Amino acid sequence: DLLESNDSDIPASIKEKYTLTKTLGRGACGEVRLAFAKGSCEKFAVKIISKKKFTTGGQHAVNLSKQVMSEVKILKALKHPCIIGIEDVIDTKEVLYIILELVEGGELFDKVVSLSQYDEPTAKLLFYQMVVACKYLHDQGITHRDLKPENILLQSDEKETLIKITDFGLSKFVDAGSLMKTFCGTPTYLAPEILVTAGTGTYTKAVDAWSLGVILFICLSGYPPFSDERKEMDLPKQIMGGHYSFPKQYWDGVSEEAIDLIKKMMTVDAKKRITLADALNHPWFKDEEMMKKAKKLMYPESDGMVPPSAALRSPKKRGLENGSGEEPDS
Ligand SMILES: c1ccc2c(c1)[nH]c1[nH]cn[n+]12
Repeated sequence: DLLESNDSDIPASIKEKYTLTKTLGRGACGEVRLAFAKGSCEKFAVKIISKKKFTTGGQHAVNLSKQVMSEVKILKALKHPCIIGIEDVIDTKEVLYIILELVEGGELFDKVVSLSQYDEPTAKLLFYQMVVACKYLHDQGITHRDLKPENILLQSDEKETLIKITDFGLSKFVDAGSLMKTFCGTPTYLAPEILVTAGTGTYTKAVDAWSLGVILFICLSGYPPFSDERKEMDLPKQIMGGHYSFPKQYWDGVSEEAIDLIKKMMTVDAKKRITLADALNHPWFKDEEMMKKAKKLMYPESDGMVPPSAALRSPKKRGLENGSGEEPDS
């Protein structure tokens, strides 16, 4: 269709390395197409970002692309099993091509819709990965800013699968216009402080904890905590006031711990909101079964290995440890 970037304007720098085929999806920043690397035939997802959307004027394009490139260098250095890998970036005058890891399980969003809602154990397994992945981004100094089920991809069609967070970090380049886009879109996942400061405030990592809380709410209930169906109160007001609830007919089967974690993540006051580090220590995640499954999904090569036991430790060190030097009780 007309919107399709017709293949004649794909630069040689891409064409010599990749064959672009069908469109996988269309995001806010541009479209994502399936690509095959020439030679290896390895499959990738290519995010095509037209810079026009990013720049307010001509000259900005130059230094903006320098910024984007330095940011992309940081993103390329990221390596985590639950973060979509960036293979390559090809920057041209008009368009930025980001070659990304391909996953075949589609978006969490579509899965929640098709399942209507997740059973709690599966929701816990997937959500644990999201928190671990987002904490990794925070530890690398990156705030996602736009966490939503559309940006959480699934590695496979299995219910218990690896999740992959995508579209992180780049959103900081959206100029005022796109900040307006943030306000144009439905703020379903938007943290209250972004609405209160009307976007002028400084983003902190806490915004990601809020969005994750909204995602968990949806995974466990199948519907969003705030909706614009409510006539008496518009969406921003519901969010800024933290006007959400857990009606029995949808939440009866959900554990108190899960609801407690949602409340701690969806705390309006960003300063009082739970951090991701503390979220990982929440009682809801104290679940051997889930942790074992998560570890197996994230680090399959480690599957079946057992941690070294004390007995394997060198005698010298052991002597020091318990002083007497006799065999420690195994
Ligand atoms: C960013 C946006 C969409 C993506 C993606 C990276 N990787 C992948 N695999 C299937 N869709 N898709």
